[in-house]
Amino acid sequence: MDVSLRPNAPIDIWNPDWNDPFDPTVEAGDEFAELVAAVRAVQEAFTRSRPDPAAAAGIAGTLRSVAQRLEELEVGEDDQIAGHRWDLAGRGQALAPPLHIDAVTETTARGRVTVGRFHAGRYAMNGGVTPLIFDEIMARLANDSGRPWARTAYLNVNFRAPAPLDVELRVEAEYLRQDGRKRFMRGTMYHGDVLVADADGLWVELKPEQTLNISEGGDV
Ligand SMILES: CCCCCCCCCCCCCC(=O)SCCNC(=O)CCNC(=O)[C@H](O)C(C)(C)COP(=O)(O)OP(=O)(O)OC[C@H]1O[C@@H](n2cnc3c(N)ncnc32)[C@H](O)[C@@H]1OP(=O)(O)O
Repeated sequence: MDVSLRPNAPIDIWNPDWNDPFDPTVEAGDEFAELVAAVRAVQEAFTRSRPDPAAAAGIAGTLRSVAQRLEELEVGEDDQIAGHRWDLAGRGQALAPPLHIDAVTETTARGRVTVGRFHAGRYAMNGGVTPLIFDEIMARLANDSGRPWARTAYLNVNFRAPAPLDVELRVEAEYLRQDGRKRFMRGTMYHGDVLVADADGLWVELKPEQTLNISEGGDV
């Protein structure tokens, strides 16, 4: 993964090693992983805090200077690291719930996620976060095993029980069937033996004239 440590190095959106089991440890010297962890720590600590006005003003100033420093390092979307580190939870995208994908086969994917108050509604996972997690693991399976690119057409989520915070949840995806360009997927999320949510999704394979980069002429 040293490619992501070199400034301005091109980064493949698709890592051929992405089927490797996820290694939850942050390797020594993996500065980008440390940075993602730090951003996540800020998000969680901010959510849990109640700063007085003076503290809020001081912290805002500090964060503004951090943002300014990062803006100086801006690159195009294909070259950014966030979202492209397949070995990191949530692909290194700090907003995304930290989903660890443990295994992907041709027809199944398995992962786990623990969310804190940053991703909470009220004392449980926010109802918008659950679909984010399903979209991540189901899209990953839909696009695995050399299949051509497909985008989410629909994702229907059933919330069966409140998903607790600060405990590990198990997330699974299953490739149900294919019908032409349509790929039908199912997802489940468990806390222990309790099914907290399930989802049905359709991914539709992109036609040659549809590109992933819609700002460069794709008609999707
Ligand atoms: C980003 C997360 C990444 C996670 C990691 C994994 C890597 C991912 C990498 C990133 C990847 C990027 C991931 C993202 O960014 S996913 C981002 C969210 N998704 C989108 O932005 C997709 C927006 N929609 C579209 O682009 C088009 O509508 C698509 C391409 C989906 C289909 O439009 P298209 O014009 O091409 O298709 P068609 O109209 O000829 O229809 C074809 C067939 O499909 C059936 N149909 C269509 N829609 C629905 C529906 N809603 N319910 C039921 N059925 C539906 C339709 O009836 C027909 O069936 P049939 O008549 O043939 O039987």
